Amino acid sequence: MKKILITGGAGFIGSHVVRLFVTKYPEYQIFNLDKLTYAGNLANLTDIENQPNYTFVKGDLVDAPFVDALFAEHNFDGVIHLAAESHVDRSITDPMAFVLTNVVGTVNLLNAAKNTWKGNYDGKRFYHVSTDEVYGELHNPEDFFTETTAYDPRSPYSASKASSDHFVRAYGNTYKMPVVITNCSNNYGPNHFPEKLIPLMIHNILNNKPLPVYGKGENVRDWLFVIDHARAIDTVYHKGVLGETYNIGGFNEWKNIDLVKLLCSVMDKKLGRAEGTSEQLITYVTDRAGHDLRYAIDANKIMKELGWEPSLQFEEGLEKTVDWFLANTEWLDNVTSGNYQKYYETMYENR
Ligand SMILES: Cc1cn([C@H]2C[C@H](O)[C@@H](COP(=O)(O)OP(=O)(O)O[C@H]3O[C@H](C)C(=O)[C@H](O)[C@H]3O)O2)c(=O)[nH]c1=O
Repeated sequence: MKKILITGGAGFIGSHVVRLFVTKYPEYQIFNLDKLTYAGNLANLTDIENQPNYTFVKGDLVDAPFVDALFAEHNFDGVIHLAAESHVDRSITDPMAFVLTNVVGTVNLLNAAKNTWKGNYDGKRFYHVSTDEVYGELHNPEDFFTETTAYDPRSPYSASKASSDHFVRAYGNTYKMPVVITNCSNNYGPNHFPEKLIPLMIHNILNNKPLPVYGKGENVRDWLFVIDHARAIDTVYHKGVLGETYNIGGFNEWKNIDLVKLLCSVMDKKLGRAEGTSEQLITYVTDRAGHDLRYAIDANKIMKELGWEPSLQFEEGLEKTVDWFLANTEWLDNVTSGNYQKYYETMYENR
C-alpha cells in the first residue's frame, strides 16, 4: 500500500485534497500532518476521519527531529506539501511566522525526505503546492503569469512561498529529488477560513457588519473553486512531469469591488432580503500595504499537457459556496470564536 503524506490537511485547501485522495484512492494510506493552527481544524474532515486508509498526525514542520522521525517510521512514497501560513495581512504584521512554517518547515520536510529516501527515488514524489503571488503583480491587462515568468515576490507571504519554491527546485537540482511544483490563483469554497475576502464578506453580511474593501476595490484576482484545485493537484501528482512547474487558475478575473457586489446580490437573494441591502454594508478602508494590483494565471500548460480544466463556472461555484456557509453557520461560529481550535488542542494534548 502506497503511503502518502499530505501536510496541512486540516486547512482549507488541504482538507479538500485529503478528502479527494482518501475517497478516490482506497489503495493509498493517507497521512494528514497538521499543526492545527487557528486556520486548520479537524471538523473539516469529520466525514472521512474513520476511513481505514486515513491517519491524522498532529505536529509542527518546524520541529525537525519530529519530521525526521515521522519520515523514518513511514518512509512515505509521496509527499503533497500544503502546510503554510497563507494570509497576506498576517504576513505583514508577523513575517517571522511565515519564514518559520513556509521556509524552515519546507526545508525540514525536504531534508527528512532526502535522508529517508537516500537517493532511492523509485516511485517517489515530492509535490510542493504554491501560489501565483510569487510572480509579483501585473499592470497590463494583456499580461498573464506563465511558468516562465520571473519571480518577483512583493509581500512577506509571497517572499516566503517563493523561497520555499526555490528550495524545492534546489533539492531537485542538487540531490536529484523527484520534485514537482504548482502555483495556483485564489481559491474559494466550503471551509474557507473567514479572514479571506469571500468568507469574511459572507460572515459579515450574515452578521450585518461592515464589508471592508481595501483601497478603491480596484485590485484584481483570479478565482478558482477549491475542489477544482484539489482535482488539479490529483492530476499533477499522478501525471505531472518531475522537475516541472504547472500554473493553476480559473481564467476568471474579478475586480474586488465587482466580486463583493456580486456576492452581496447572491446573499440578498438567499436570505430573502431586498436587492441592495447587503451592498449598503460596503465600507472602503485603508489599503493593504504593498497591495498587488492584479494576478492573472495562464493555465494553458496544465490544461493542454495534463488535460485538467475547471469544472465550475464562477457564478455556480459562488452559489455553492454561499449555500455551504448558510448550511454551516455553526462551523462559522466555531472557527471565528476559536472553539474548534480549543477542542482539538485538548483532544490531542490528552492523548
Ligand atoms: C481580507 C480582505 C481582502 N481584500 C482584498 C485583498 C485582495 O486584493 C483580495 C483577496 O484578498 P485575500 O486576503 O482573500 O487573498 P489574497 O491576498 O489575494 O491571497 C490569497 O490567494 C493567494 C493566491 C494566496 O496564495 C494566499 O494564500 C491567499 O490568502 O481582496 C479586501 O479588500 N478586504 C478584505 O477584508
